[in-house]
Amino acid sequence: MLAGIHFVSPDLLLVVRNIAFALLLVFAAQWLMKRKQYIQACNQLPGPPLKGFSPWLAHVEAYARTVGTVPGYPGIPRSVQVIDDFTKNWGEQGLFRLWFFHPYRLPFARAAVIIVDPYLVRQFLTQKELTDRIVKEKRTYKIAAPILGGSFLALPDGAKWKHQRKMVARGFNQDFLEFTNTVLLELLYEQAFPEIDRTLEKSGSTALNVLEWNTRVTSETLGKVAFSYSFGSFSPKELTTTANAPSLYETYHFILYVLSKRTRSPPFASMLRFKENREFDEKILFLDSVVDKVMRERIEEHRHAATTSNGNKRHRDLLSYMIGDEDGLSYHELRANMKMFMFAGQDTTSSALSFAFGQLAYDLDGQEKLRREIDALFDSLPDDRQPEYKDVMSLKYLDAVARETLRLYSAGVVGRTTVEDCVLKSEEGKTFVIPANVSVYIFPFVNSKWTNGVSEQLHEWIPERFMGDSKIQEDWMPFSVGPRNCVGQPLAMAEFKIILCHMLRRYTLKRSSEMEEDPIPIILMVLKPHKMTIEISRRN
Ligand code: HEM
Repeated sequence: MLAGIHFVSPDLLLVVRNIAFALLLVFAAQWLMKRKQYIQACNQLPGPPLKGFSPWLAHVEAYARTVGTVPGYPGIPRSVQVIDDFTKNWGEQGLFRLWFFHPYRLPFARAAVIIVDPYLVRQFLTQKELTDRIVKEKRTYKIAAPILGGSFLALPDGAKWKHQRKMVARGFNQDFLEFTNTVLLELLYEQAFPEIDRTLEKSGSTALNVLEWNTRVTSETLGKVAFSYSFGSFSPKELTTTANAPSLYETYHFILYVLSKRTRSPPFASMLRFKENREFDEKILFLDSVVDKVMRERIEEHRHAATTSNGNKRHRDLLSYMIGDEDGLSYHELRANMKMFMFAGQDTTSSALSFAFGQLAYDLDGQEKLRREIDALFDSLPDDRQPEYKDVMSLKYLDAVARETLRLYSAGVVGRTTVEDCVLKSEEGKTFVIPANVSVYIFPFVNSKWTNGVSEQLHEWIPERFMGDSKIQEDWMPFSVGPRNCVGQPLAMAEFKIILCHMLRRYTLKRSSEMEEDPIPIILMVLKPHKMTIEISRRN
């Protein structure tokens, strides 16, 4: 080989080297040209100029620094205020562009588009020619891989996602929702309410951290309806506790906090062996061990039931649907989906419930109106019978309260990356071209407040707006729209209504001195109240 090189003339080597260098220059020039075109195309979209912003930090980060962080959460900016302020100033046309990474950092320049007009959101998420041009937002899902990786929520559209979604979707049927009602009645009256009563008696204090209480109720419900498993969230000693993970609630809270911080740090930061990262890894390992334990027990039970029940198989919890018969999911897929459900299915609903408790603690007239409807239902039932699922679902004002709460405080955030140019057209006929390789974010809690000149006091809590026909119903999309909308919506709505119904039947809610005048919504992967402690007292 070396001898071969020896015989190549030095002139030829020089020519080869020069050609390689020239090719490199051509590629670099083409690449830079493409980046320039990308920046120009993104700048065609409405959005703030970069003047006045730090050349390194660009809009999002630089502006976040001006609004500060959420009290008690170092590293977490008041993102909701950032989004609201940008929307107020730049959202008039229905969408706007921000720079994540400054165009001066040419190789890394990266734009984000926020779509605020519900009309454009529907187009973007439902029209096939557009949904074919987008994928789930790459960076966020990569960061969230420790809890979402391998689940169908994180999978790209395709046969694998479709199959898993179909298996899960058939689980959310009438029978399952009635089962949820039964599970909740038992949980509330045998564990969750007695615990409140004991606390009220013992401490003399009437303040309840409803965010924590609701999360324990929703995670316990999810454990039962999805996997027929009790996490023991209301036992004196939670079954899932260890020295490093005092409770499932705290474990999740910490994991979501760290993941949210990681969305704002460079990718390598999560690999450094800081105390926080080590603790994060330990908690993920702990969650994995809980999931494995539940899975082994439940799969064994399922097999046993299948062989001993003369073909009369149990199809009650979600896992049974996913285990399936011939078309069931592999152990790996089941495990990933179960872990994902523990994230997607509890914090979201408990956040909505906590905002509703908070709103009703302020709006005492609304609370009384809702209680009258609930009391009338209980009074109409014979022999102290508890309401069934369909009874609770028939309550009109309760439905309006659920919808209004989710309109203002939808927990879910939708993130996509464009893989090709996407053309959107507003109702007024204005055309927007979102170039390929842009992160697109949709915050349902912003869409439903975007007025487009309509003055409907959209920032205010008015459940009555959902009692009649209104355009607002059309623009209501807290569970997103299109093929990737929330598959768990029926469960979320059922839990929300059943818990609120029984809560108001038994207790009254009032503002507490610890309550923030305007609850600060905080984004820890999902939107939730920063703090929600309210006064609670037993009705006579
Ligand atoms: C109030 C409560 C809830 C809200 C506001 C909510 C909101 C959302 C939103 C906005 C999405 C779309 C995300 C995206 O497109 O990137 C979504 C997806 C999803 N949600 Fe929910 N959710 C709630 C409760 C639940 C519950 C209770 C479950 C299950 C037990 C659940 C399971 C899922 C799953 C699996 C997906 C992914 C669907 C897919 O990609 O095909 N969610 N949710």
